[in-house]
Amino acid sequence: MKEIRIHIKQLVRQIPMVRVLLAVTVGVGLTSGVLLILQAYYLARVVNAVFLEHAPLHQVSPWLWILFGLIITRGVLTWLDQAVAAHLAVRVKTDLRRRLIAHLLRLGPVWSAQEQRGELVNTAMTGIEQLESFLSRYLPQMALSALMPLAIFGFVLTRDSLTAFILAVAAPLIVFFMILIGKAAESASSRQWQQLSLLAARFLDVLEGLTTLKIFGRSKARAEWMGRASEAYRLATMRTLRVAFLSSFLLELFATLSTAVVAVTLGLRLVADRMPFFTAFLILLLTPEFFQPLRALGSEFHAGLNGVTAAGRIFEILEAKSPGLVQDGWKIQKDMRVSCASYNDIHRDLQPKQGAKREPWIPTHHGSRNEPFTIDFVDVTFSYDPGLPPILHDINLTVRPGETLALVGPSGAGKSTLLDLLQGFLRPTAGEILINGQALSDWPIDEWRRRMAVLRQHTHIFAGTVMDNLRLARPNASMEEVISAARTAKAHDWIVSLPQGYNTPLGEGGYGLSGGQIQRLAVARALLKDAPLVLLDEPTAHLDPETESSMQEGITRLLAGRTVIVVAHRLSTVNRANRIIVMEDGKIVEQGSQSELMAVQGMYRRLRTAYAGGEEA
Ligand SMILES: Nc1ncnc2c1ncn2[C@@H]1O[C@H](COP(=O)(O)OP(=O)(O)OP(=O)(O)O)[C@@H](O)[C@H]1O
Repeated sequence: MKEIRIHIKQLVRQIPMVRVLLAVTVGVGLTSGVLLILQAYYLARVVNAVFLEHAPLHQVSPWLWILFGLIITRGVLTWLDQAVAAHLAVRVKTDLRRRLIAHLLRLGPVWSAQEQRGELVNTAMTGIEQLESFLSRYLPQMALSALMPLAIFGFVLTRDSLTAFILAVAAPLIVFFMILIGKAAESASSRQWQQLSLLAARFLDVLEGLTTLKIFGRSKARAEWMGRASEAYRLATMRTLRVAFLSSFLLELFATLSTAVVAVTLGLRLVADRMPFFTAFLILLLTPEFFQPLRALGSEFHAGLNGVTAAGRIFEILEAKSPGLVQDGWKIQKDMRVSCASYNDIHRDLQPKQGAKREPWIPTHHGSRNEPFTIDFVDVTFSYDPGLPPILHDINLTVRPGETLALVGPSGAGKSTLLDLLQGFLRPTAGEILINGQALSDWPIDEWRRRMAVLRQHTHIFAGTVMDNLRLARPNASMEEVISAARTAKAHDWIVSLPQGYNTPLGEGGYGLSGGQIQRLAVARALLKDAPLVLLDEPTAHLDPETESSMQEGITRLLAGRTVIVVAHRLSTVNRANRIIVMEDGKIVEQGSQSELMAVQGMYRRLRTAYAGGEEA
């Protein structure tokens, strides 16, 4: 119950629409409560007049009309309440999903790589769906459960203090049991959610690793592993349902018993002539209505709890801090179409609205996109976790405009981490990265990233056409520019040989393309971006020598006249560098030109001997 309160507060804070939802629900709930009392009052009057006082129709007909009006108004109000709640809940859900996806994008690749992606998908999709029933059904019912009984209790108190006393004893008992059961249900529901997330994460893992599983003949064993997760989810669901049924049962029992006690006390006083029929009948009509909202709350309990549990995880993600630099003042303006066919849609959504201010960042002068810049790493230390030893120690490095720098070093030396820091996916634990003397943390990070093209060993191809994937680098590139980049990257010929040329749809992750074709698209994409800084993490390292050499022209064109930082695994790459930085255990242990480094009996010489041996082999 405490969790529910916390999450409602968070929802109200994060999404102002929830306040409207609550205000409408409470307003309608209160009005409905007053109308219900009036309805019972006039019904009791009619019954009293007709059956005890034998009143003719014309005498009771005004009351009948009022009664009719009240019933209709209550019906309309209930419909209105449900319609408004459902409408607002859908808007809240859409808004929350938009925020969640925007925040996930802001958190960046390093953060999401540390999470279970299946679980994230589950939260963004199923979790938010479950929140809808919490908002449209459970929350309104909760407000009604607090207000309706209170209104009825207030009225009964003015008519019969004994019944008021019975209600005053029964209601807290019911609430007490609900709190007690609520605590058990919360942990059952949280467990159920964890199991569902685990199932989703395992399923995605199995799908992505299907080839590996087949090669090692482990797909059957994995299917059993999935089966165990599925069974654990079933058990967790059954446990939650048991608690939900128990809560419904106890609510029903208490409500029925309390109504029966009220009926008996009323009946006894009626027989003893100590109470007029009208009052007894009116109170008897109102007593079940006193318990009704609580009973309804019991039946919405399960849906509500699932929503609350999902909300917990959603807020956890929304409050997560990015390990890297994020762009302030940029908003995703529209609902993110997660399943959009064209990646350009996402790109467009990420643009600030026309005329929208990009606050709060007020830039000092960052120069034009193609203006030369010097990069300085000043005493940069980095640790993934404050409790763990640093991955990079006191890195001091200057990269001058137009320079080609090769990063070499054994696996785990920290080369990729250095590139991640430069891209702003991570921020230094100590020290600073300066661009033309200005701290990178003061840059609008998107502005900085616009100045760099990155080629990695593995390129991601999005579901969409070849053109969509190429224009990812520059959405407004003309057809001629795209074709020219593709020609230079030696991708044009095979693209036009595809059934629909540049409009051929590509599978998610580049399904149906060879490694060489994917990397050619990556080079074309980078050429199209035309950025002054190029970061390379050996994009051709896993390709055969023939494909690699056919891509050389494109890569050479890409690097010409630009500042280049390359993580080098090959001698040919190292040979092209103006300067070589040798890293070991997160430190720069040597740096200089090829000949300078070969002149000393150091790490580079040892690595080069090993490289040469490897390449000869
Ligand atoms: N997300 C992470 N959390 C914790 N440690 C990490 C994370 N990513 C990398 N590391 C650790 O940081 C160290 C440096 O890794 P990094 O990938 O930068 O090395 P590298 O020199 O690029 O290696 P390689 O040449 O094999 O790619 C390694 O010890 C690695 O285990």
